Amino acid sequence: MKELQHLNKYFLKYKTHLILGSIITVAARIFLLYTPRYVKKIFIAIERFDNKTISESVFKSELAEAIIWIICAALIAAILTFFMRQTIINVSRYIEFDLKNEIYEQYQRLSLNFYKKNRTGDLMNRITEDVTRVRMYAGPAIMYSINTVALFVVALIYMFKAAPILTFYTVLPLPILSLVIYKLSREIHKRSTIVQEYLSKLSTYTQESFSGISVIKAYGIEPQTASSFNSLASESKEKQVNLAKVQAWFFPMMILLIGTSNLLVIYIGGMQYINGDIESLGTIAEFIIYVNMLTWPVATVGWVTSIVQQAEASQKRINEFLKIEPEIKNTVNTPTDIIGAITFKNVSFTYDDTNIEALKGISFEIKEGETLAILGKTGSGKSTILDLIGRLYDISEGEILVNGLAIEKHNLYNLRNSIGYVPQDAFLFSDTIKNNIKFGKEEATDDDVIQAAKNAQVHKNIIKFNKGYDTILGERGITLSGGQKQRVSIARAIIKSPKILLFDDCLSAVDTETEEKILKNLNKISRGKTSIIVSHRVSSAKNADKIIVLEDGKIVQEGTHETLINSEGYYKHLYLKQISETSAT
Ligand SMILES: Nc1ncnc2c1ncn2[C@@H]1O[C@H](COP(=O)(O)OP(=O)(O)OP(=O)(O)O)[C@@H](O)[C@H]1O
Repeated sequence: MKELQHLNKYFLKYKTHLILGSIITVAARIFLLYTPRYVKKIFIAIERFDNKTISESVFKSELAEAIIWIICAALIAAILTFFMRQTIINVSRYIEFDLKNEIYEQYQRLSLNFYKKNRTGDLMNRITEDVTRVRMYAGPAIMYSINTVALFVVALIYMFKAAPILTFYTVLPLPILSLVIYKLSREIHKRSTIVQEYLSKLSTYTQESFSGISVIKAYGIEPQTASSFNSLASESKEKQVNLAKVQAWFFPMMILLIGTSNLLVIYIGGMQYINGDIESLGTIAEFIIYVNMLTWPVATVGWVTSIVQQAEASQKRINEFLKIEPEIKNTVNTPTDIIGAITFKNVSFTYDDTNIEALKGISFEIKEGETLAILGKTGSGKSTILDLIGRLYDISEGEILVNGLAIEKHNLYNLRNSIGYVPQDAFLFSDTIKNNIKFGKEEATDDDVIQAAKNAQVHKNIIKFNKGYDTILGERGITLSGGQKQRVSIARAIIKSPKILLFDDCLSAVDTETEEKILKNLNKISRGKTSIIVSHRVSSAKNADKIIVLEDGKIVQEGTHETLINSEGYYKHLYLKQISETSAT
């Protein structure tokens, strides 16, 4: 139960609902227990009428009184049971909501490294299935526990008063019932976890084959894909059948144990009646109702125990994530001013997971409003420089200064808000084009969106779609071409009008003519802003105030377009190659 203590703060938050729910539960059980006692009274009235101890009119009025009590008590118990669920089960839904938000907020706080170390499926499971298991503890488990305790205590008091020895024999098989249900619930849980694993394998496989349907069709491997699906589905079916076998034992076991208890009551009760130890046959009828009333709550003891164990395991997995401290910490609460001057002083950086030293002693300086272009072969460390400016990782050696102040001493959110970043792989959400562009600036007007799209040279493409800016992208909508995606992503970055613009090879999928137009627009937009353009093309770099060339994490060339085309090296080589390609086309 140690892990589940995490939920105490939520129980405290909803204490009023819980206390009210508990009172209602106890009251509901008290009313429910009117039935057996009034059934007994009916039996006694029948016996007395049969013995002619009471007249017909007294008999009728006693009968009517008992029936009215039974109906009223059942009605009141039913209404209270409704409110019992409305209070306690609702609390579990509130806690589920709070816990999901807590986990989601934590996910948002955690750094990129966390996402590299944990698989998406695992992150999803903890916020969905694990939370559902915990909810079963916070709601049904608590409700059934209160219910069982309340019913047991009240029923035992009545039963002892009526017939103590019979009570002893009646409750005798109940712990066995509880144990059997506990064992069964555990086995059911074990097998249903396996079933869940297979279901998630099946859905991952299906999802992947749908996403990659064009590749599957192009290679003509539909039969192989279908046969892999078939074997996965048949394994899944076997696990389901295994589960059904254990589940099938649940109710027969309950019926068997209830039957045994009923027989015991009839046998012991009958003997006691014959011996004159109990006054009326009505007591036997009363006890048979008690047995049937107590069976389900007692069975739930086993079920609840298994729910609590599952919830404990799930909360442990949740707590593991909740306890993680983000590697990138914001240490400054007040916003810091960012105007865009960036300095790298002897910066080295190694990725934790791969141990690759991506940057080795990098130093450069960009003044506010300047443009820096970074070129270099693939894997030379260009994107890493951009990630470090956004503080997606903290460096191991050297210093990065923004406005002359160490990057860690800036307010993290302020720093990131001052950056417009266009990644290498443009990621667009399954939403309208407009919302995808506004993502960088929620309060942007339609005119702002259009202007940003015009500057990114994508406006003309967008208005050709039937629904224009309201066109839905992604799975539910249309698929943009690589170049269109890149340009929507550029529009998203420039609409923010940030102090720092980072373009990570984001013009690779557009033709050189469009590239030229975009660069011209960017030139206008980025006036007064600091820009860094990562590229494989000299055409994207030539107008920059400064160009650096990276190789294997080190700066091997540095200068302007003019100086670099006049000195031997990667840049001149690339320039000549690209010029000859352009003139050949
Ligand atoms: N998230 C990461 N985790 C681990 N290693 C990484 C990560 N990102 C990059 N690397 C490694 O760091 C090195 C530099 O990568 P980086 O992405 O900065 O190169 P790049 O110059 O931008 O390449 P490209 O032009 O292909 O985009 C590479 O060897 C790469 O494998």
